[in-house]
Amino acid sequence: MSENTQVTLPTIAMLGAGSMARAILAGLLAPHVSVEGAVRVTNRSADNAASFDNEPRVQAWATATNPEANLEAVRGAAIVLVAVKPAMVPDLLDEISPALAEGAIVVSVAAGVTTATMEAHLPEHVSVIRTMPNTPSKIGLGVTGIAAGTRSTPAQLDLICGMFSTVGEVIVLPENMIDALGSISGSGPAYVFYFIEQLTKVAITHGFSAEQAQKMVQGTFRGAVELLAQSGEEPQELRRQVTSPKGSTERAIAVFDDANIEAILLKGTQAAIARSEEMARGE
Ligand SMILES: NC(=O)C1=CN([C@@H]2O[C@H](COP(=O)(O)OP(=O)(O)OC[C@H]3O[C@@H](n4cnc5c(N)ncnc54)[C@H](OP(=O)(O)O)[C@@H]3O)[C@@H](O)[C@H]2O)C=CC1
Ligand SMILES: O=C(O)[C@@H]1CCC=N1
Repeated sequence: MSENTQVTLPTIAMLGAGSMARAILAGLLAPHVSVEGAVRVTNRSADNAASFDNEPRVQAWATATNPEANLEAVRGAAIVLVAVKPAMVPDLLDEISPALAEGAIVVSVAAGVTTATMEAHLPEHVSVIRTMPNTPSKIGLGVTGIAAGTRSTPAQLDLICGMFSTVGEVIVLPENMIDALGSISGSGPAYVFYFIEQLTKVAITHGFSAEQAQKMVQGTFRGAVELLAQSGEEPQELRRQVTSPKGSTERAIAVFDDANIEAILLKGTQAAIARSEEMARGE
């Protein structure tokens, strides 16, 4: 992504302005992005909708106070981002179908929900694109997997790639790889935070205060990732530079190798993929 490239996007409606949609919205409100009109967003609760009261670039509706909220938000929108929980997607698409503009693109971020399911719940004139973003989109460092539906054109795919490029990296994939991508980069920020939490607990067990533990663990993750980004070196080489022969790091890595961390990560990601497949079946 280039922060300096000005991007212009047509009218956008976001249905379900929760964690994921708000992360994308933060990117869309960046200075290098201009969206036609206010970005329209919907929530269920009035409190959530009210959180946008001081943001003139966003127009918010709540279904709790306006049962027509989703219909009003999508009317005339060129891009409709669907960001409610996966199980709610089919009903939401049925609800908005009558109000969708001719040629609108419905873009889903919902885990598991296939383009076939979405297309079956939308009129023929509406295209579908399936995505799997992640929450670092909020600071422009997201990774989004994108798969075309059967009715989307290359130009529509380009437009949606451009939209997600405003919040980070984009990877276009065949749809059968989206769940696997979700198990790596979609869920991945949670894995990273989980490792940070675990290492912080370990530091406290070694006798450090919570404040000291936080400083050393977060500083180390941040420093290591930034070193990786800035050095252009492979992670293996950067690890070698830390792991002195016959030194202390070598002993720690040997313990991790014995525990077969790779196999544990494979098992975890397979469990995430299996859950996405369950969600695709509406379970
Ligand atoms: N969180 C993540 O890291 C990622 C999430 N996703 C996908 O994003 C989607 C949303 O997840 P997430 O953001 O975590 O969930 P959240 O619960 O944070 O957000 C869901 C939002 O949907 C709103 N909502 C519920 N029903 C309706 C409705 N009928 N009309 C309008 N809005 C409605 C809720 O409003 P209210 O709170 O007022 O009830 C809430 O703001 C899921 O499909 C998930 O698979 C994909 C990639 C990563
Ligand atoms: O946990 C979930 O289902 C969603 C999809 C990837 C990240 N969050």
